[in-house]
Amino acid sequence: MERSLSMELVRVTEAAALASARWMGRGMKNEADDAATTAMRNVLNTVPMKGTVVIGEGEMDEAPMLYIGEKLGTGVGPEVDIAVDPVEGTNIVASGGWNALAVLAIADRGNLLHAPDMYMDKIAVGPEAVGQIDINAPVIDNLRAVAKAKNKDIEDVVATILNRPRHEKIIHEIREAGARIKLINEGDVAGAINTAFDHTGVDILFGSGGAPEGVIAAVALKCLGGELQGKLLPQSDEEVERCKKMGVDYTRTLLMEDLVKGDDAIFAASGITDGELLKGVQFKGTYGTTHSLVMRAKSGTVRFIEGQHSLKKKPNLVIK
Ligand SMILES: O=P(O)(O)OC[C@H]1O[C@](O)(COP(=O)(O)O)[C@@H](O)[C@@H]1O
Repeated sequence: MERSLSMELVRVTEAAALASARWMGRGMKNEADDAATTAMRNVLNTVPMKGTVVIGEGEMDEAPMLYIGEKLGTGVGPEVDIAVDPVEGTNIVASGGWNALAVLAIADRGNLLHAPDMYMDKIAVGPEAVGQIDINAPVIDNLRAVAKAKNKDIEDVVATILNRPRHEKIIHEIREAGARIKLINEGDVAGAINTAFDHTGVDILFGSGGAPEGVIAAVALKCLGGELQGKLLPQSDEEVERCKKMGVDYTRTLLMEDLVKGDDAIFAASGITDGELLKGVQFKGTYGTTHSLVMRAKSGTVRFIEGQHSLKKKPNLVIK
């Protein structure tokens, strides 16, 4: 994949962030999601690539846009798998909360896990603790391993986890171990990525969230030299059947190479609302400012990009 694709992908997440940020705090998560999805799809179709959505807004019969299997791009360029989440944290946008992102990942065709839309148990760390975690080990062992790898006391380790009743036991175990916790209400993609940046104050992500989000976060962590391990958690016979149909073994531990093969992958995200890593969209007069992160696994380059967008010259960026 050409390195110039990175900048093309930032245009895509910027457009999605600008579109959905208009809905911030308005209590309408579907409208925020629709605006971002439309913007993302429009701009993706201008990117020089032959893309196929493998993680998107749903199956063809349930999502009009960015559905699984949809072909995107100009049709000229590399053949790639595309994973999209136009609004990662729809409730966050609706409530004007913390850490909503527009995210996108691409990899060579066939290299992203076609994750079924169900829960996935996850554990994630940044580069310093790579190779030290094990999703099948007790929580305390993982906390000790991260503390050792980062040369910290366990009391200094901060775990992040979605604040859900299903996580009561893990939360109790983390507290018992003496580590501290940053509970998040939504958005475990940001939670996973934050483990790779010291200034976010987060060392490890635990707990279950969406499997598609797990694959997207794995691409980000591959670019950052971090690690995510996952285990699918089907909740019903129907979900077990779905795994079988898709040829995914839900009993297996999914390692980085299972989630995203090779290193020809690119991840891009733009902040919709403010977060530890990226600021959200700011509107002033005829300008919109975006803050984005784009990374390429092959080169390991991580770029933070601030964009000033003239909404007068590009009125299609203002989807109200
Ligand atoms: O809210 P649940 O059911 O615990 O699901 C957790 C998943 O939902 C999210 O918090 C937000 O997902 P949406 O953007 O689809 O609302 C994800 O980051 C996370 O993986």
